[in-house]
Amino acid sequence: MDQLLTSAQIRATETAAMAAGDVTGLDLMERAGAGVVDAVFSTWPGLKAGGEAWVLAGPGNNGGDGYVIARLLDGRGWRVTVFALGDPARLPPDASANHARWAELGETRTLAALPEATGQPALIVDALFGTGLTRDLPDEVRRALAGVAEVARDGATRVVAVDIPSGLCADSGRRRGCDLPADLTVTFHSAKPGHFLADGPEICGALRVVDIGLRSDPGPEVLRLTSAPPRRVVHKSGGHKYNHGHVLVLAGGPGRGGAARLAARAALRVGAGLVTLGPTPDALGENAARLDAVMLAPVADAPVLARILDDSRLNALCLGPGLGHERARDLVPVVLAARRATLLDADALSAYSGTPSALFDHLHPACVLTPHDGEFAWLFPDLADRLAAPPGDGAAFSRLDAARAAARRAGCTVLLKGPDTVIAAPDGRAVLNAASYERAAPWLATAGAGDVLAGLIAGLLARGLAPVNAAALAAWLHVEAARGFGPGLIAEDLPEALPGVLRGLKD
Ligand SMILES: NC(=O)C1=CN([C@@H]2O[C@H](COP(=O)(O)OP(=O)(O)OC[C@H]3O[C@@H](n4cnc5c(N)ncnc54)[C@H](OP(=O)(O)O)[C@@H]3O)[C@@H](O)[C@H]2O)[C@@H](O)CC1
Ligand SMILES: Nc1ncnc2c1ncn2[C@@H]1O[C@H](COP(=O)(O)OP(=O)(O)O)[C@@H](O)[C@H]1O
Ligand SMILES: [K+]
Repeated sequence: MDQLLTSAQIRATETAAMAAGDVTGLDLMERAGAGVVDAVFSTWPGLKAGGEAWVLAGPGNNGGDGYVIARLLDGRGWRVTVFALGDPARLPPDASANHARWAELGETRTLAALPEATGQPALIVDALFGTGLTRDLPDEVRRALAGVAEVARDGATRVVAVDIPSGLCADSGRRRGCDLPADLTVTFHSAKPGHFLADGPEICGALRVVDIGLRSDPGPEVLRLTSAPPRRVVHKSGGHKYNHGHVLVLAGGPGRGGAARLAARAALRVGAGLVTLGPTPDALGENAARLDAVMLAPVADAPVLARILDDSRLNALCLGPGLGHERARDLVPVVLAARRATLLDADALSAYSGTPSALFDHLHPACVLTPHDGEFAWLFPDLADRLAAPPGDGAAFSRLDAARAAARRAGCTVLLKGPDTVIAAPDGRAVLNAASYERAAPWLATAGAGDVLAGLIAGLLARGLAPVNAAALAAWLHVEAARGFGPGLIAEDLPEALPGVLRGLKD
């Protein structure tokens, strides 16, 4: 399942299932605990032989899962010690029932006793806090986790986190005192945004999602992961070149054309019928020497551009890479007045640093903004401040919250770049293109990768995709192209790797 449920959404899903009489909380807890044990043994078959396990059990239902796991491991012949946080008498009902069952089988010590624990466990189960984390971890818990992390640093110990590593915010992936990184995180029903956003992937280790028999339909605003599109979305089924759109990539002056050329080549590779590059007249020659299939049109200034845009077949524009701030401030208003599908990146965004409303006043729903974190902070300083500030009580403000708020304010699609790229539409729809876990693509951290992404989006806009869909699909293709090429990737390789990705799509 590609939907990511927040803490509130998973709680609502669980509550609805129980209210409908489909399942009891105890059933869910048993399935969750059993799912963790199965995932541990399938990930590390060597552990089936048994050994010593420490289970860290918290004061809520995450702790309840921990007591189930303790019992199941005990049943498989493991030597299990539970280290509990909080007064067991105050556990919620299902966790309390599982604590009672465990108490008949084995030992429970307090978390404070952890520093005196000796031995080298083969498995540490982190069941202190899950989706109920509401604030930073207290210092004594942080110290206990850091101590356990020290024990686990010995390569023979595996750490499995139940639902989410304790201290990681399930909604934002931000650390709230998260001092025990996991080797494996096992979550239930669906992954949570925090597994993919911000620090989540680094802390979670590997990620497994276990089906515990819940069903959910959280509505159109639920966050989804990007996924492979059906072949028909990007393959050409006929028509002539003008049926597939014409992109105009505006470029800068002499010596500044590389970024725009990368974008233009990406737009052509992703299937735009025609792509024209528009540099300043004095940069025409050098660009001509580097381009074949991409056409050239000199764009001296705003009036020239306005005349070029009289041709309504130019249906998508790409501005920003290598444009220069002065030229951006000159050309962006003309482009936005033409109300075409428009991709704004790089200089077309940073030119409005300090004066973002001068940009926002002219944006329209067919626009896509693709800021990296720095550009985002220039355009949306208050949102960037909230992302940087220590979180208060409740779920921490996330990159998803930030991108959604930005899209609402700008009135168009915003793609916030990173290994956790969030794409948000002004109506609240959002997609996450996660380059983590098996989709990790660290090679994308290379100069010009963002210019290629801009071109891919512009190309898909020209082909008629809606802005949010064009941005999400381009982000997915971008990561797949990088993964297909692998180490040694430079930005020029991305458009060349694209045909292989497109060929691999299924119906
Ligand atoms: N949903 C599902 O489908 C299923 C969910 N299941 C499991 O339930 C888990 C969610 O359980 P949960 O809601 O009881 O929350 P949990 O994470 O145990 O923590 C709550 C406790 O921690 C406390 N507390 C919070 N922050 C704190 C802090 N910083 N420092 C100190 N204390 C803090 C908080 O106290 P309070 O805020 O009330 O004062 C409360 O006592 C979920 O992750 C999954 O493992 C499965 O069993 C089956 C299906
Ligand atoms: N470590 C990473 N893993 C995955 N993607 C990354 C990583 N670092 C950067 N990227 C991606 O590479 C692109 C970089 O864009 P940008 O910051 O605009 O760089 P440039 O201006 O050099 O083109 C973005 O699409 C971003 O999501
Ligand atoms: K946990």
